[in-house]
Amino acid sequence: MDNSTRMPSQTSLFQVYLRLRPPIHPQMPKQKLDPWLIVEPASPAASQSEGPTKTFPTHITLQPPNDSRKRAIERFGFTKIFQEEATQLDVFQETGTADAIQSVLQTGRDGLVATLGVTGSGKSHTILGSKSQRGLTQMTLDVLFRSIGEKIRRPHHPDLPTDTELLSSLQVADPSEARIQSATTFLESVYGDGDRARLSRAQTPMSRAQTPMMVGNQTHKLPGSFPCSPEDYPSTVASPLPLSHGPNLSTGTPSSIRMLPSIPETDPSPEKEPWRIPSKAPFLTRLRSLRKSPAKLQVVKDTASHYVRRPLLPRPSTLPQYPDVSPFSTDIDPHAEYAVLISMYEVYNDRIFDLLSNPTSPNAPPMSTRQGAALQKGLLRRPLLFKNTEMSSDRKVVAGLRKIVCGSYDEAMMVLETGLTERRVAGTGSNSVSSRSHGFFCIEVKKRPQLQGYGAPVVPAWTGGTMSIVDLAGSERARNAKTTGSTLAEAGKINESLMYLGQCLQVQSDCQQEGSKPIIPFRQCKLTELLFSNSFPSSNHATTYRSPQKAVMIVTADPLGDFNATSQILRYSALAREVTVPRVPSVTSAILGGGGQGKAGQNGRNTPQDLHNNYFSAQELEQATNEAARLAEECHILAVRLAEEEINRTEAELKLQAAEEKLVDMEQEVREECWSEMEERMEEEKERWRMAWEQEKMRGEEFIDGKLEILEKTTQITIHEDPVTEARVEELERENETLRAKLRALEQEMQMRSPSKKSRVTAAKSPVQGLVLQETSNSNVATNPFLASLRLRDSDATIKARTSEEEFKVSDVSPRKLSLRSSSVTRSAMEELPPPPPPSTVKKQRKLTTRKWDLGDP
Ligand SMILES: Nc1ncnc2c1ncn2[C@@H]1O[C@H](COP(=O)(O)OP(=O)(O)OP(=O)(O)O)[C@@H](O)[C@H]1O
Repeated sequence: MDNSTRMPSQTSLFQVYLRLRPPIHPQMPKQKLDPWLIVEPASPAASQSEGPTKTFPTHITLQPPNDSRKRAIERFGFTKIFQEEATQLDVFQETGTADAIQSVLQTGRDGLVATLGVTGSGKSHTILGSKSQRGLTQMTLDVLFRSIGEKIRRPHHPDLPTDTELLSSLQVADPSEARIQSATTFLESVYGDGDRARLSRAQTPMSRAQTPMMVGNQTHKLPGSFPCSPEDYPSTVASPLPLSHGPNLSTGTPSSIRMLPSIPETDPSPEKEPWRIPSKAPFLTRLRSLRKSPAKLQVVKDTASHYVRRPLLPRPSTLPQYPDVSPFSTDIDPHAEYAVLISMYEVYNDRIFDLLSNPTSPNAPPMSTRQGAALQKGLLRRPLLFKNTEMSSDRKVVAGLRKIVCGSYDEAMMVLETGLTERRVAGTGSNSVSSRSHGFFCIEVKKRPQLQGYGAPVVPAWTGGTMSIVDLAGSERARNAKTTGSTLAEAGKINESLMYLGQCLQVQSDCQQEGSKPIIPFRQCKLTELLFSNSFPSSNHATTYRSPQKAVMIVTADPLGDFNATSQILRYSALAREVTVPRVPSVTSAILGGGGQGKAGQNGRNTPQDLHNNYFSAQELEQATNEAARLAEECHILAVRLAEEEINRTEAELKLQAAEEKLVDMEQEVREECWSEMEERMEEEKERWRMAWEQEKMRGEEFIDGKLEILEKTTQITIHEDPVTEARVEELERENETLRAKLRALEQEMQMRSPSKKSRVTAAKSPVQGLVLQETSNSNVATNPFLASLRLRDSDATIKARTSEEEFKVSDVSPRKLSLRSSSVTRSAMEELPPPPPPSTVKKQRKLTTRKWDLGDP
């Protein structure tokens, strides 16, 4: 294949570079001997243009690992390929990141650098570096602040009050409804309060791993250690550099290339680390207490070595200072002033979350509570919208981000480190510190003409561009990564978004090869929208024209990693692709070139030459040859088809895998939905039961009320009846008394008339006694003979008494038992007596009393 015809176009939306990761364990003999990724040497033309020392190849060949199937060999073209020994500086320099920074500074054109690859292939290493090497983000920040130098406007200065004009003017010029804050205020809000620092999700692992192996001539060092002598630096650093312990204090920017002191971590004495940020008391007090307490620092060191985040203020001097990027400083407008704003966000499950909006507040609930735990997980973080705003009608922006105005590289580093502690990372089977979200680190450079004096009438507005550096989450196969549960669901989302990104890149690559204008389907997910929406010139001509961003995609690959996953990524990201099907050795050539010399072989079989010599004519041989050629051709066609099928199969397998992961995702969603529906139904059912119970209760109460009413009525009757009865009793008693008085008068009269009848009258003197006897007689007379005789005597006396002129009999003092036989008295008494209470009322009363007792029982 001719390289020149297949070289990727320089006008693509993304320049695509390939970076190969060095092996973690240097000895891997089998795979080393049998590599499936072969880098083609750089073409002579490229070598010439690059100069004698640095040449970068542009093509690789993927040779499927040896198995029984004859799979197609694929060849991919990239803008440049960085082999295993390429340094961070090589990548920074050769990907044109420095040029992109220059464009941002000078023309305000946006720049974007992103990494794409299988999990563990070195994306985060490239973007964020490791504990000993800086990544593209840190190098970009360093170049920016070095280039701007004294022209930087900072909101806080050690000797001056807060520059509120700067913050308010930046706020006014911001089109994204951002919340602009100074770095000092932001850092104070995060680290000023120990409790808040603890509440942040700072206990999750760091987003960067330690470098397992230095490439090139770097020595292998212990994790977390720093190069401490000039020999530790690679040959790209030409000469020993002057030592400096930190940035220039007056400006806050580094005055020279900084090399770390030899023992910065174990001996953090103030003299050796004189850096400070232009800030006020609480922040510095905390910092000083940190320095005074080696124990605390030891804790920091220990936790860091276990990938546990430090809830303490990051110290720029302990962060890697290598590689040195001082040669890349660029010219700026000397009559302008600049401001640098940093914002960070992540795309997680297709939603955008601010990494600098500390979700915790001083009143946050403790971690032990459910709400506190939810807070830690970041569940309460509010997703942001990617939308058009009033000031950005032609271009979508992430609205509502927190943007931090940084006055120096050190401030920017502390903000970056703080934001990284909020990023989602997790340990998987493929990578111990795997990014679970797509991280976007945006550096906005604002510029405006410098005011020539305080009398200037109009303050010019800020303009500028943004340099975005993106660390994408890696695609992964669930089987390899051994992910489960929510991590598996995350992987599903990651793979889905990367699939959409792959589609966009593939469209770009196809259009490049066909020479047509690409229509990129970038609105399928947040990730592709964020990456591609700035790739096109401004659509609104009424506003100022904006050039499309300068975009670079660095594809990372591990040549000793998973062939299928890597080939899939390369297939859609490469700018050029070619498939070659391995040819089956031709039968014809075998026959014609047969080496037999007319003798049967040792196994007793004849060679074709023997047959030709002995049995076949030339014509027959010709026919056989033609037939063999035809069959060979057929075989070849079949082999091509088979290879195509193999590729299709691999693609289908990957799609299936993506679908499976999506299915897992969907299953989880469905489960959650079912659960919530069930909960809803349970609630409804509970409510229904509660209502029914209420109704039943009301009915019961009504019933009781009814009963009580009846009871009350009957009680009223009784109450009404009693006074009447008593009145009657009194009346009858009075009558009784009257009668007794009459009786006594009669007795006296009788005594006066006939003394012989005295004894008889005496016998009848006590009618009450007689009455008592008569009363008891009813019940006892039958059983008691004494009472029976008494009764006889009494009845005799009564009979005798009847013989008097007025004969009467009182049978009882009780109104009920009182019976007056005297015709006159009986008549009048009967007339005056109320009718006796019907027996049923008493009975009913007794019954009700019983019922009342029944109802009273709950
Ligand atoms: N060029 C390199 N030189 C030295 N070490 C490297 C290089 N690239 C990657 N590594 C190391 O490989 C390991 C995995 O790298 P890294 O975490 O950057 O992978 P990743 O692609 O970001 O993975 P993920 O997508 O899961 O986040 C780390 O230990 C990292 O330091």
